[in-house]
Amino acid sequence: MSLSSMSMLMPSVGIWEYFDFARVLMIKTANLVDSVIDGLQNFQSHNPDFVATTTSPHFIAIALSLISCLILAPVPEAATIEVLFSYGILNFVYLGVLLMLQLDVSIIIEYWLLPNLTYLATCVALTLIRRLFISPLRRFPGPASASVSNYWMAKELGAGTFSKTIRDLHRLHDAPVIRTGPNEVSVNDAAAIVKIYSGKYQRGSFYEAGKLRGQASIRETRSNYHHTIWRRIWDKAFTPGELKHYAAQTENATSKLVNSLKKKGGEEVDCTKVMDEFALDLASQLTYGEDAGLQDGTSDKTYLESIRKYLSWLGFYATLRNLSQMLSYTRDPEVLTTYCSNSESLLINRQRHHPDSHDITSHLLLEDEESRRKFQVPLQLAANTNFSLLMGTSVGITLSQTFRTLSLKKNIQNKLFQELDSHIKKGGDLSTESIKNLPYLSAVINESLRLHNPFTTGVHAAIGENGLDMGTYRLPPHTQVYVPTLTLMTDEKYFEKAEEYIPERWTENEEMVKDKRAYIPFGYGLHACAGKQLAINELKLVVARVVAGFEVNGEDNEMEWKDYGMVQLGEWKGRFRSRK
Ligand code: HEM
Repeated sequence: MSLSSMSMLMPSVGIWEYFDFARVLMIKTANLVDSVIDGLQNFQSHNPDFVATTTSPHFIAIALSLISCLILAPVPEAATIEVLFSYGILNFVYLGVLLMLQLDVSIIIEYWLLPNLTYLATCVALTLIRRLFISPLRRFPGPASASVSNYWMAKELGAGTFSKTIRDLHRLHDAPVIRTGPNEVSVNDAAAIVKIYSGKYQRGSFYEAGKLRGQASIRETRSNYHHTIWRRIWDKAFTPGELKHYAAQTENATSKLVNSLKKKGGEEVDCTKVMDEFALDLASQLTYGEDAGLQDGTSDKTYLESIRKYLSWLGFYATLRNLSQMLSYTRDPEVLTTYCSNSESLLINRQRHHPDSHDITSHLLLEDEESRRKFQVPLQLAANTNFSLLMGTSVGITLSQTFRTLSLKKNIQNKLFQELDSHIKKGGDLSTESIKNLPYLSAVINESLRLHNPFTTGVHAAIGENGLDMGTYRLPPHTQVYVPTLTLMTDEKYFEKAEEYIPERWTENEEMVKDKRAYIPFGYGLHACAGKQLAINELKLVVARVVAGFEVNGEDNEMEWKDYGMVQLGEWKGRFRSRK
């Protein structure tokens, strides 16, 4: 049967319509293969030995893998789906041609299956050789497994050990740059911050996986165009007028917290749980106009657990960019839907029951005055309100760690209490406005944000077209990079007695901060925290009211913590005994 008559037999409706392109390609390729075979036979009769080697299917597969690797190597972030699709369609066409030629199964195995395996094995080998021996990043120290695959980093992030491991590696090698992935480095250098995160820098590929149900929040978007518009919308939610409004709600919520601690009468409480629930309820109140019902037990008890699971899952997949790209074409995994469903029901509730509520969502619903654009409802809006809630919970992490530290460092707790006490005696009250300039309280919060920061891993960016030249080291264009916050903010180069909690470094002992550039608790540049002032107000208010009202004591055990992009704390039992 001729090729053209075979093609006539193929149905031209239904599923075959999708393969029309492939069908035409197959016919053309088959004709071409026919004529190439003719030509080769002719050539072979004149050069039998040479032809035997170079026309071997394995030789061709190796040559093709070399070409593919040469083409793909300079592409900064090759799109996995496109690469796989091209490979799949070419293979499909090739297999189709072999089938059309009605070849034996053994020939198909010899000419299709085995060369494919050779092709893939060669690609893997070439990639490993490039990553280990040719990449300009090979000069930087780091675990060997990290230079060949992102799996090393994914494993660390998924297990919550990432930022501690990175800190240990920087210390072990005493190096500002550590290679933590085939194309990824950690840069512990205060001087590099301004260069990496200046202007409209490109966000790292790490954020791609953070898209919830296909939509990114302001932090995850890698489009500077969208970010500029979205940031204007977000900033409207944090004007001084709005902050006053949130302050009143934060004061109410804190009074409730103080009352519930009073009721415990100095008994042991799981401080981590108390602060996590408080922070999530407050974040929900400020985002959706009603609390999440965690403290009064009316909400889903698994809410906090679903956040923890989601962050661990995200940490793992965000690092495996290829895998996360493929996952975006499959059904949302349960860990994601469970995480989203809690805050989505809060959003739906808000829209249904208090659409006029004056909260962060009310701003996110408005359009940007300059571009006349707004968040698309519901998914884009949900991704952003969800993010607001997540950021709100981060305050609880800093609070728990601060109370533990104050319980261990009685001199600091007493000094803070005395400042608050004399403030009250002078006629001051414990409102957000009244305590905002208390120097020792501010110093305590600064020190907590340095040592007890909820975001210890660092912000991921991609180096631009010109690379980054820091004099003593150079990063090539398109390197994925991050400044590891924990390592940086606990580095003796930048802070004297860096591991110690010493609020006085922010007051009378300023020389203990050797380089202020290394203090970036809220990030740096374009994407720096939009809710910074709100977070500081919340932290100051809760710490002031709790320390003014209670003597904080607790277990002297190591507090376990993991970081999945955002820190998650283990249990810490504290006692809050009323001062009187
Ligand atoms: C202790 C508390 C907090 C800390 C340490 C903190 C820190 C940070 C950091 C490090 C970033 C990332 C910067 C980057 O990716 O370049 C960030 C982003 C952000 N934070 Fe906070 N944050 C806190 C609380 C809050 C709160 C309560 C809100 C209020 C909703 C908030 C809103 C945001 C927003 C909207 C962004 C994204 C900014 C952007 O991409 O343009 N944060 N924050």
